[in-house]
Parts: sequence; structure tokens; C-alpha cells
Amino acid sequence: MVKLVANNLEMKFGERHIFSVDRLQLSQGQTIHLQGDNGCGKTTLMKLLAGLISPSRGAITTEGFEPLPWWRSNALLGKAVYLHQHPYLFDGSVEYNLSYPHPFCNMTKQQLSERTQTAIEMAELTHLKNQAASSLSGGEKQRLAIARAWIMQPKLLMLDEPTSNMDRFSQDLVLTMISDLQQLGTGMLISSHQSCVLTSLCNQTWVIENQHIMSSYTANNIPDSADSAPINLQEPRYVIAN
Ligand SMILES: Nc1ncnc2c1ncn2[C@@H]1O[C@H](COP(=O)(O)OP(=O)(O)OP(=O)(O)O)[C@@H](O)[C@H]1O
Repeated sequence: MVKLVANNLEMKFGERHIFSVDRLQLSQGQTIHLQGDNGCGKTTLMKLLAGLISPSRGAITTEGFEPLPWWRSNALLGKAVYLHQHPYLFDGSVEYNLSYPHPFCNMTKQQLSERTQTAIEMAELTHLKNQAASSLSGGEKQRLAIARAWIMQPKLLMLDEPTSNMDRFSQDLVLTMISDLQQLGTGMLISSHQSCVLTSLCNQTWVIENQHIMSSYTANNIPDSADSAPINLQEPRYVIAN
């Protein structure tokens, strides 16, 4: 099982303290709802866990991943796929954007081709597959980014406000793809101010409040393993980027 473990983490921008936390763990099998008001640091936490920025103090370590190739100095980059609220898409068609992750996937050509076709259908993008990705609506772009992540089947996935631009139809399509990844064991961190269609899948919550990160489990999901238990709730206590 792969995991990211943050210890003794503190994040500041200049003199401004954003949050601190003694310990956090994002691992396969978890589906976590990341909550908090505007500006509390949800995106910042995801960027830290994705290795896109560095903490002011503390360390984020990885467990269970393949050893790094010699040319990779940042051990975190590429471990957890991070989907930005406004997804980064490549110049080119919808189909091109879905084929981009292929070299990074450990699948045969045939499997990739079938999986890409299924992703296009699941995201209801068939009629748009030759259209420039840059011309898609906000909700369609998010569906495309999530379809691309679904093809990759990452071990860890972080979704930043994934349903913010979506109507009910798009939310239901995305729910199907995310539920499927959950069944396959992808560990997920989903940020959303409020409950949304995806947060119903979550079995744990992280709340950023008063510059601390608090963790709790849903009632029917209290872990019995000390390894996965949240630590210290009162004290100040995670490429391919889409
Ligand atoms: N590079 C930066 N330099 C200085 N301040 C920053 C930087 N990045 C983020 N911040 C500040 O840190 C705080 C947390 O930002 P962040 O984007 O993580 O919040 P958020 O919880 O994701 O907000 P929202 O819910 O509105 O998307 C904000 O006040 C923001 O202005």
C-alpha cells in the first residue's frame, strides 16, 4: 500500500501562518473530504502533498512507491495526481488530452485504447472528442481532466473543488468515475467547501480551521489500526499536474 505521511508540518507565506499539523496520512483505500473556508489553505495543502511547493517546516515522506529514477530529485512529484480547480489542459483536441498520460501508464496499447474509449463514453465527451480542449466549457474541462485521471488509475488522487463548475448531469458522470477509482483502491483527497455529490463517498474528513488541521472519521469507519488513526486533534498539529 502506498502512502504520503506529513510530520510536524507548518506552512507560512512570509510571516503569515496558514496552518500547522503534527501528522497527516493519505494512503490507498482512504477517501477524505477536505473542508474549510475560503483562503484557509486547502489548495496549499494539496500542492504541498503533490510536491509542487515546499513546507516552511516539517517533512512529507512517501511509503510503498517504486524507487526513484536517478534523475528525479523531488521524491514527492508525481506520487499523487493533483487536479486543479481550473484544470491544466494541453493545446490540442479532447482525444489528444486523453492520450497524453499513456506513456506514464503501465498498460498495454490495447488496454490503453479500450480504457480511453471507455473514459470518453463515461465522461460523455464522444461528440466533443475532436474539439479543441481549450474551447470546452468549465464543467466539460473538469470532466475531461477527471476522465484523464481515470485512465491513469493513480494510486493517490487529489481533487481540488472538482464539482465547482458542474451541473447535476456532470456531477453524476464524475461520481461514476470517482466511485470506480475508489473501488480500485485509489486513495483520494477531495476538497469542497460544502457537501457535494462526491463527499458522500468519503470515509474521513480533514477540516482546516483556526490554522490547524483536524481529522475525523465517519461513524461507521473508525479504524482499528493504530497506524491509520489520526493523531492529536487539539494541538497544532500532501507529475503530472492536471
Ligand atoms: N504563493 C502565495 N503567496 C502568498 N500567499 C499565498 C500564496 N498562495 C496562497 N496564498 C494565500 O494563502 C491562503 C490560502 O490559500 P489557498 O488557495 O490554499 O486557500 P483555499 O482554502 O484553497 O481557498 P479557496 O476555498 O478560496 O479555494 C490564502 O489567503 C492565499 O491568499
